[in-house]
Amino acid sequence: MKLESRGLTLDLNYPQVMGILNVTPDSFSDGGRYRQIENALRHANEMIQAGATIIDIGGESTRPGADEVPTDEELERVIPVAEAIAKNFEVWVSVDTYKPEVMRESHRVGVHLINDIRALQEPGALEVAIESGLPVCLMHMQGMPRTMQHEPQYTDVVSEVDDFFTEHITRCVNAGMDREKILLDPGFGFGKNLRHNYQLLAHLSDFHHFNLPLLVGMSRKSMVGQLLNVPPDQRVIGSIACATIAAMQGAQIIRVHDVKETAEAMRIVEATLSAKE
Ligand SMILES: Cn1cnc2c(O)nc(N)nc21
Repeated sequence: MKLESRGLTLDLNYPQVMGILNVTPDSFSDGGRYRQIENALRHANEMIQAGATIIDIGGESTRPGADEVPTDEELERVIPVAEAIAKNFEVWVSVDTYKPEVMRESHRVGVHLINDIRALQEPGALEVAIESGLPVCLMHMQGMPRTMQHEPQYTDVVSEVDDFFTEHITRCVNAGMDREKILLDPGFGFGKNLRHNYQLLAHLSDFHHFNLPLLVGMSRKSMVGQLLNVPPDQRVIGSIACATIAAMQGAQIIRVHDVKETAEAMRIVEATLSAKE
């Protein structure tokens, strides 16, 4: 399986590591705007050297309880960094946004992939995504970041996420999107409790029937923290375990903070999966 965008090809027969680049104020708090871009470029370069083939840039925190960011503020945070990375590095640039205006500007400055936690449900987002021709990750979320972790409920989380994928693939294709531009993501931690998260991880390979790339993000999340009772910066080993379990089930893109460690673990997964054939 391969993914194409703007002349770049991603070989999805091997698990690809997506490095997280938050450009929210708390992530690069020291210094002004220029310093922020400089620091973001340095961090992006470190992740690329460590093995990331995609850099995911986010200007609005998606953590449970996070507040929304005004569009012009998100544009100011994200677009200069996305443009600089697309210009300076031979790497896939992804933008984590649900706002159509941010998607449009991202496309204008050379971004390769749209990562939408709201699965193109915001008014205007689907039309802009189709117009851009960019691949789009449709992620499942129950509720909204501000309230999604207040008692999430499912009858059967795996089949409900599966139904969500069917519904939104159909909606996007009917609106004119090429089906092969769609990626799917079960949205670990987005309106899921601990058990829901591990049911999704345990059944991840069930989603391959769509024959679309699976993108997963479990890095440093509470599904690791609640088991190990450690703060986010001590969840690397647990995150690597999650990434390995997902990649062993054929997840094609793993979204992480700790790129070097994950990329090394993916080498072990590749060696194991290729020995299966
Ligand atoms: C922005 N963001 C935070 N967590 C994520 C996840 O698990 N998947 C995707 N696609 N984006 C995420």
